[in-house]
Amino acid sequence: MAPNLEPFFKQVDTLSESFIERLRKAVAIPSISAEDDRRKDVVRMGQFLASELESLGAEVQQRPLGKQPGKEHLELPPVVIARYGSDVNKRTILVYGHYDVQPAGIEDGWATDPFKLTVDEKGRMYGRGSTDDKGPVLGWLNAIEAHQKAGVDFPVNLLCCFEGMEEYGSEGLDDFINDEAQKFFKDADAVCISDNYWLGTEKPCLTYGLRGCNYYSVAVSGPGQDLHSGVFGGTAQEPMTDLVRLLSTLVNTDGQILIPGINDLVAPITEEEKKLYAPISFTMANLHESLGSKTTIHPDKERTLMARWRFPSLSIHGIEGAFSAPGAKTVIPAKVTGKFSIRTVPDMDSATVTDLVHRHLTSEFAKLASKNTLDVSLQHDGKWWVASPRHWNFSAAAKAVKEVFGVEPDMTREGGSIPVTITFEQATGKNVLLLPMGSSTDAAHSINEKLDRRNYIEGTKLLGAYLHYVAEEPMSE
Ligand SMILES: C[C@H](N)C(=O)N[C@@H](Cc1c[nH]cn1)C(=O)O
Ligand SMILES: [Zn+2]
Ligand SMILES: [Zn+2]
Repeated sequence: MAPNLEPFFKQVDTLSESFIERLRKAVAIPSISAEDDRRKDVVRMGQFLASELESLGAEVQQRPLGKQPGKEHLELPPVVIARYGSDVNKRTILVYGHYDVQPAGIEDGWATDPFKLTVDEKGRMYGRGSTDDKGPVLGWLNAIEAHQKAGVDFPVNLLCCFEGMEEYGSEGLDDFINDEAQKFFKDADAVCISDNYWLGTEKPCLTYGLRGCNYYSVAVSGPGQDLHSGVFGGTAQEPMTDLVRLLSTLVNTDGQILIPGINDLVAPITEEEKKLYAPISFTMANLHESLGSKTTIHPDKERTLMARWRFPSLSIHGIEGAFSAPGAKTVIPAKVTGKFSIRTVPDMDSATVTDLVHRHLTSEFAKLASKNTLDVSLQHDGKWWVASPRHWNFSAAAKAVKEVFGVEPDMTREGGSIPVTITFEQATGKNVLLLPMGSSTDAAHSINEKLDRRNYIEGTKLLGAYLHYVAEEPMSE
């Protein structure tokens, strides 16, 4: 029998303003994991989550992860783990999310202060972390509160695992999950992660695959310090000149990776797989809308979705040490470090990819016959993941989508990466479902990141409804 979700849904609507206040408080904490001097704010954000969970009656622990590898002066932020309910007659669902965010500054071009939640007349709630991943994490807390205030029995036991280093490669978390799989997480019957996005703006989706991410630094250094280009230009070999030439050998304008051997690692397309793309509700217009331009590589939806989901891509992110401010500083930087990443897919092996990257950059650098010094390193890697969506965890979520949004969800893969997904799957041996809250226009990682009020409030209903359907779903697989 379908659960009666009306009292819970009504309560979510009643509490919607206080849920937005909760998000406002969370966005105000600049928990940027990549910036050392923001580490105290990441820790503060973990404390905020822990205290919100405690006030909802959950048993909470903040577990230390030790020193940050390579930056031993810094403690990693704690993992916030919590248990809400311990009824042996109920299923136990483990939910994961992250409370750290990508860097953001008004000088990057934000229209509003990135750490002040700003809601416009269309209900777009702007702020760093609103969609990635503070809104979805708070969605679980909101669902607990709405059950309590509506007097509706919470349908499952909930285990939470919220980390503070996801945007920096989930440092330290794999070992923690493996250690706790048969301890704190041992009762989990299934896992749910809300940390990705719908394909468009109207139709929810359930996600069964992710690309992996190998993140590299390529440093070129020469002079002992930055130089005056009038005094030294034409007399010293310049690191930036070498680096720009190296970066240009990685990828072309149409996104083809130029590193020999990389594309040979990709699993061939099967006939069965080709049929998956046509029924997906996605148009090139959707892509143009979320991109904010028509500068797309592929002409049609099938090739675009394949490029995002099942082929690797290489993106060049920036150059540390380079002059990048407005104005016309005539400097020769002494050391510049290019940052690029490769999104990986089945069957790419991380160590093989790294070996090919090293060989390629070393050989291209040799061709320059430069007296400068090259240093290539892997900053972090996270594996791709593809699972079976034929599991009660997915059928429960599909019913919840139908109940809240009135449509059948699309079954999607995600171009982004959530490195711990496969760790949860392997360590617990349980099915993992990705159940996104945000939409394709949310601009995660970009300027003007936002979460629509509708996605947050209906998304809170979705997370709660999923827990009810999961409680009732018969076992399969
Ligand atoms: C999809 C998820 N919300 C996300 O943004 N993941 C990051 C993970 C990552 C990998 N390296 C650094 N961060 C992403 O896909 O970039
Ligand atoms: Zn992210
Ligand atoms: Zn995220």
